[in-house]
Amino acid sequence: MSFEVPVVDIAPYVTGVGDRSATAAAMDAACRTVGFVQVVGHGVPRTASDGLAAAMDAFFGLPAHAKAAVRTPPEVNRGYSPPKSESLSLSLGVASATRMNDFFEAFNVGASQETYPGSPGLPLPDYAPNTWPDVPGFQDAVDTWFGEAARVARTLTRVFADALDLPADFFDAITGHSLDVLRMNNYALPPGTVDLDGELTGMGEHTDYGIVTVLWADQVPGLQVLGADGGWHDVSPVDGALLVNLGDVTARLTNERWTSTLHRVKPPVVDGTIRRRRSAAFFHDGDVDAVISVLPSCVGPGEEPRYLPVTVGEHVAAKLRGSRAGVVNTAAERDAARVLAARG
Ligand SMILES: O=C(O)CCC(=O)C(=O)O
Ligand SMILES: [Fe+2]
Repeated sequence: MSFEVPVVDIAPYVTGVGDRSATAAAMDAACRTVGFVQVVGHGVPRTASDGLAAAMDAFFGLPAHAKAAVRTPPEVNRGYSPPKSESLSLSLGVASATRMNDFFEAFNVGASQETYPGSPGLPLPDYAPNTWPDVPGFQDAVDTWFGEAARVARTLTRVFADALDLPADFFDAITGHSLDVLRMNNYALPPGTVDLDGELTGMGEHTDYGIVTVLWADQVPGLQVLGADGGWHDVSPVDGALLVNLGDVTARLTNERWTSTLHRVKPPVVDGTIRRRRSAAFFHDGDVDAVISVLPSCVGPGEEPRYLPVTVGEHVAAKLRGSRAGVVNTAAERDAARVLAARG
């Protein structure tokens, strides 16, 4: 069965010119069926993604001890995360045989208390300050990308509001001090450091946690998305597109009219070496204290809400306890069942 990630042009929402209703309808169709979208017309200049990629290359190319200097405790979702220190499948309650064995390394930055001066008293560690490595130009390039990705994410929530027939400012009420995190991922291990015969997981299967994720990825294969047919499908972005996927908060809001699609990363091994792959996921999760309840308009006649209300903070914390601290998340039965039903 052929599997395609639909391309949606959001230019009418970025430039103010063009047919917004066609964009919203295309978004609704993509979110109902696949839950992953290739977004074009986003207006992010090529210099911003080139700058991000160069900054990531410079950081991940540092010796291990220099990267370890910007490590943080598991409960602080900032700084460096070395290979095999996380296990994404534990975020949805699936204990993998290779516990804490995802081989990606990552560097995380996020919105801090200072990002939102109008919302005093935001809790730590959710809005923790960033730690920056001593790499010339790194912070500038990453800050530039963070700003562009945040703009795209907020534009997408405007498209979502129209696609779901909600007031245009619906998402503004739950994203005034959104938990936003950029995770830069590097999938590479030096030759000889891994047993290439074992089950190798770049990043274990998971759903993202929040409202929407804006994902920049290079075109090296490895990202796989679980289709409605129960199979895993390779996905890489067309030139200039950003991948966009929905997180659990949106699945909850919409009572799964739109899904938070399961995905994982398995980069190819060529001549006994993992082919290096890079990505950067911007997570737009919503306000830590926003209560997420199923939208009445998404519950059809004779249907029931599939989820109880939860705050964004409670939901994200349970997920992170799984992925970063190794505590199996038992509150994600619906997601875990989907993984176990998948083939391969
Ligand atoms: O590397 C990728 O393409 C996906 C990364 C991802 O799913 C994540 O960081 O949540
Ligand atoms: Fe993800």
